[in-house]
Amino acid sequence: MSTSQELGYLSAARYGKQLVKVARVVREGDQHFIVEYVIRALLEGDIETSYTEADNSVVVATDSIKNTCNIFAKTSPHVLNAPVFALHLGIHFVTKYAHITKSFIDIEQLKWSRIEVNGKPHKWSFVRDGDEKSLVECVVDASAGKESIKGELKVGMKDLLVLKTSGSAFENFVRDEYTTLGEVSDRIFSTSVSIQSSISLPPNIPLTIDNLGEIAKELNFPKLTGQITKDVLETFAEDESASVQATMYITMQNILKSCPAVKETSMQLPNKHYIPINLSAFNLDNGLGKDGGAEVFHPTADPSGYITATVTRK
Ligand SMILES: O=c1[nH]c(=O)c2[nH]c(=O)[nH]c2[nH]1
Repeated sequence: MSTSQELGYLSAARYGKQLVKVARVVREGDQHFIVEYVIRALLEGDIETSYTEADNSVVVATDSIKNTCNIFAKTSPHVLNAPVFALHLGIHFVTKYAHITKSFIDIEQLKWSRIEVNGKPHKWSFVRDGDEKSLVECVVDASAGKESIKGELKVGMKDLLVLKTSGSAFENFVRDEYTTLGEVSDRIFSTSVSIQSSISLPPNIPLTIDNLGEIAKELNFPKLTGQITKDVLETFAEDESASVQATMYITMQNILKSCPAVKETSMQLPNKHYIPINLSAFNLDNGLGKDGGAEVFHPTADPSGYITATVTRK
């Protein structure tokens, strides 16, 4: 029920279902494939009255949104290709419902890698060989009309845990009365990589469900995401890191170099500190000096540094 004396107006509204967990098996003869997704599907459009006038006639129930995710997991020819599957779902919501003008589809993909037996990929057995999740963030915008749909697509990952025991320094930072940290030319660097890259969708291919196969072929997402992961890991390993900031910047430059479809990349890196333990009370030298060489560390969960940046193609 609305009150006669409203002091505010509805300035933003978006709703849908999150944590829609679905796994899909695809069988090609006895060669099986599996994806496991956690989906968030949110909608915008002419839905104000559902908030302001208790008018549910404009509400596509979040239960129906969840059902749509499950139905598409069964019927979409793109279900194994998360970015294209997200576009498929996103285009569906804005074309199926006249009053829905924008959809926001986020997919987190859990890792199932094929098990190798005697050096041969097994037909239907998989292993969770890493905590990292592949991410897709997709916005489908039909607010300029259902015939001229625009899309924004980001691919990325999170929870990719890495550590190097050398090739990382941190020196020449601000020293003042608040500083206790010593300079180090050699330290452990560990972080959990979160990264999102914005992808240019092919400008010459209208964003329709019928064109998704062509878009998938042009962008080759498995190759693209594989290249981004390779750039992240190889830059982390190879860079003589002056800081988390400097290494993440080089990583994002390398991605722009190797992936022409990437317009922009953002990263968020916690600096998971490994603190050398002072063992001098036990007459043990644990290499606490500036040049590193410590062998025993206290891995600290918190606090952690938290370094973020975005690099945009010129
Ligand atoms: O790579 C680093 N960047 C910082 O900004 C910072 N601050 C800090 O205490 N250690 C580090 N390391």
